[in-house]
Amino acid sequence: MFEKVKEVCPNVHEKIRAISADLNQNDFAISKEDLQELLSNTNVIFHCAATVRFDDHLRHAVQLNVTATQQLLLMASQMPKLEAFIHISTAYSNCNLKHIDEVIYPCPVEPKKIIDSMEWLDDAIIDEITPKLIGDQPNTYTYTKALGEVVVQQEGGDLNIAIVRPSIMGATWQEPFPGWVDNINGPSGLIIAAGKGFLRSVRATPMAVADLIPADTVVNLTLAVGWYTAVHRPKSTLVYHCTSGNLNPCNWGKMGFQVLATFEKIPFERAFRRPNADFTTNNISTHYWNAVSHRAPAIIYDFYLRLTGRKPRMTKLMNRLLRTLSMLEYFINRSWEWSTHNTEMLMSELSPEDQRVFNFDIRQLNWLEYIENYVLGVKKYLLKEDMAGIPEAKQHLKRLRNIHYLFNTALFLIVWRLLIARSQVARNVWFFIVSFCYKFLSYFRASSTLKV
Ligand SMILES: CCCCCCCCCCCCCCCCCCCCCCCCCC(=O)SCCNC(=O)CCNC(=O)[C@H](O)C(C)(C)COP(=O)(O)OP(=O)(O)OC[C@H]1O[C@@H](n2cnc3c(N)ncnc32)[C@H](O)[C@@H]1OP(=O)(O)O
Ligand SMILES: NC(=O)C1=CN([C@@H]2O[C@H](COP(=O)(O)OP(=O)(O)OC[C@H]3O[C@@H](n4cnc5c(N)ncnc54)[C@H](OP(=O)(O)O)[C@@H]3O)[C@@H](O)[C@H]2O)C=CC1
Repeated sequence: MFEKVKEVCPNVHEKIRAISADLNQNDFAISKEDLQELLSNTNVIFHCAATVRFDDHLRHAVQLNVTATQQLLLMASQMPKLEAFIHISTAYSNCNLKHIDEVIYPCPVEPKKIIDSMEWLDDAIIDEITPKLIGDQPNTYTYTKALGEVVVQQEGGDLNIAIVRPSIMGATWQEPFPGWVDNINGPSGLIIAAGKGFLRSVRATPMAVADLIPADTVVNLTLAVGWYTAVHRPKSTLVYHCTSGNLNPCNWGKMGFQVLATFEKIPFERAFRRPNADFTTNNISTHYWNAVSHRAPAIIYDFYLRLTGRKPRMTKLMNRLLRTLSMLEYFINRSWEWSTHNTEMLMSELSPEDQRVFNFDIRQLNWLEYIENYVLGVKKYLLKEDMAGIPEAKQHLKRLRNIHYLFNTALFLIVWRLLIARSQVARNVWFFIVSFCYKFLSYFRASSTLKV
């Protein structure tokens, strides 16, 4: 990841100093000396830290995504040299709307009230009121990210603030090289599950827009926003959508197809089954395929593990995968429209050279190439698999295919044998097929003897 920057700038490590901080603590538990240095020398803040878990407890999500943002703004207001405060939110902070503009939307309950109530309500009551509080938001993550934006607006004071809202972040497109990824969030986890053969079906709308955005595009836009906010000092807080859907749309169908096609060329090692997944679009087919393609093979495999004296683990893993799928479903069965006027304005403000260096023009992205590099990146950087292992991985898939055929044939024969034993109709059909084959073979033999 850092090889390229080390080549360009060998003393890069001297320019960076990591500071330990914990958003759960007062003053973030930053040491006195570090705090002093931050207060007197900071020029730009990029506030990225957050909890991104969809299932986080509301108290924790509020602490990290709302209260900590409030405290950071307070700290920022004591920094005399601060030029810009860039807050990273998410394009889904208002996913209860279909069309989302680059504005901060009000929340039904004021963030301050939510922060206060988290201090005295106990966990059981919070659990009970969470669904009512989050309303038509899908989870505590998007809900608290929306609250965080309102806090930024209300408590930003005189600071120069901007908000960047990326959609679903994926592997890098160009920098430092294509396909880098270190995170199993979003599509990466599902790519692993599909490539290893665990994931067989996903409840998704193939025509819905897959609003992925490469991580380096988000970084480039964020840096450019930092520059624009510090130099041009817009009068109000500008929101920038970092999304792909309205400029270069790709849908889940095309993405899933390309992911599967890439597995043919670049298979993952030691797959559980051959990668072969499909989309389901209604409840009945989802339940059916979950039972047949996810739960049943897991139970059979765990039975085999037990028989061979090993600890069963597949059912647990499968349950976890199904839970993850159920949490992602909301996002892969809907499309949103995000306006990108501010992002386009920013692009036009950059010099041609800066447009090249800080490229965030998503129209230039070739999805098929990007997805192939993404799958390759998942294999190399997440699964840490060696490219030299590809021939062996292909051999393994061939073996799995043969086992699959063998299993299907055996299953067919058993079912057929049972049918013949119990049903006169099945016996008649069987007799008809056998006698037909016999006659066909006799005719074939007779005609070949005549020719000789
Ligand atoms: C026609 C063809 C058809 C073909 C069809 C076929 C398809 C074929 C292919 C399919 C591809 C195409 C479709 C793609 C669809 C994608 C949808 C994406 C939508 C995303 C929307 C996002 C919108 C919002 C955007 C934002 O703004 S969102 C910000 C992003 N937020 C998220 O995306 C969080 C979500 N997830 C969670 O909220 C938690 O994941 C949760 C779910 C609670 C589970 O939670 P849990 O089960 O606990 O599992 P984990 O905690 O995840 O961990 C699990 C274990 O992995 C470990 N591990 C974590 N890292 C790493 C790491 N590097 N390296 C190694 N290990 C790691 C961790 O240690 C733990 O190991 P362990 O400790 O067990 O040993
Ligand atoms: N991934 C995505 O698809 C999208 C992400 N975003 C936003 O981008 C930002 C980064 O997300 P992403 O990189 O995906 O998520 P990660 O979980 O990888 O990053 C979250 C960051 O927050 C830090 N952090 C978490 N808890 C604490 C804490 N208690 N104290 C101090 N630091 C903490 C983590 O530090 P450490 O590494 O030390 O744990 C980590 O650096 C978030 O604001 C998220 O909302 C927006 C849209 C899409």
